[in-house]
Amino acid sequence: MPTASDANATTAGLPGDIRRRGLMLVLSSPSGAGKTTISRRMLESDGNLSMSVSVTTRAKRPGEVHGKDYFFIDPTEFNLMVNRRELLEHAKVFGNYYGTPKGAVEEALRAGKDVLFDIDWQGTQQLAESARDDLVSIFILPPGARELERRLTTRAQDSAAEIAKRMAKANDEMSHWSEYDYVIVNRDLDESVTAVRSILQAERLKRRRQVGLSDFVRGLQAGL
Ligand SMILES: Nc1nc2c(ncn2[C@@H]2O[C@H](COP(=O)(O)OP(=O)(O)O)[C@@H](O)[C@H]2O)c(=O)[nH]1
Ligand SMILES: Nc1ncnc2c1ncn2[C@@H]1O[C@H](COP(=O)(O)OP(=O)(O)O)[C@@H](O)[C@H]1O
Repeated sequence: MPTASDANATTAGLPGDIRRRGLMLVLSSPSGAGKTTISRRMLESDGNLSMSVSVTTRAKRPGEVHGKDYFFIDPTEFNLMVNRRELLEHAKVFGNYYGTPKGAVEEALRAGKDVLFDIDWQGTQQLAESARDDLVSIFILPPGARELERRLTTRAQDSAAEIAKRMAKANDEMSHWSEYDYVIVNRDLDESVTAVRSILQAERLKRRRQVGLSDFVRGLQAGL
């Protein structure tokens, strides 16, 4: 993973002309809490944010598009990618395998573009180990257990057995909430999206990410 002082960083996502390295914005939550919905809203309104498209061995859900929601691959191909070290992180979740392809993410960060991830606590731990300075992690909590079950049922994307499996795992997933930089209880969707937007804007302005600041200040001082 290149360092934060990568010379190719650009001004993407910042006012003015200060070069910046891109960041990895991770949303994790128990299944059904709302991370996919929040992600979609974020992508609609932010030109400097792209979604990291994971590989998975899970079966495609109705309406999901290969190459957009996931790259749907078989376990043999998944293991090949792991062995070739083509994945930034990977994990087994609900009996399926998921992972983040390296290439697109590393290219975006170098170009000062931010990347949004919808990954579980295991993947987030791996990114924290390999690229802590690039990582901003947010845990999304549902407002209540019954509301979580209602959302999973209303979403109508999983069988009753699958919903029961995800509810059973929710406790284990939520036990990792304190490992995250930020925590949002997703009561009202608009408020949650506004909160994620605010976190992203603040993180973009962090001094250590604005790798072009010293040039900018020197230019400013030269003009005084
Ligand atoms: N570690 C890791 N987890 C992932 C990745 N992609 C998805 N996940 C997680 O896998 C879990 C199941 O995702 P999915 O099958 O889409 O179900 P959903 O959470 O109900 O939308 C969720 O916790 C996702 O955050 C990935 O690339 N890496
Ligand atoms: N704040 C909210 N209030 C009510 N329903 C919500 C809220 N956020 C998300 N939802 C709904 O809950 C369901 C699960 O959301 P989703 O984004 O698929 O969760 P996840 O990606 O975490 O599994 C979807 O039908 C979504 O429209």
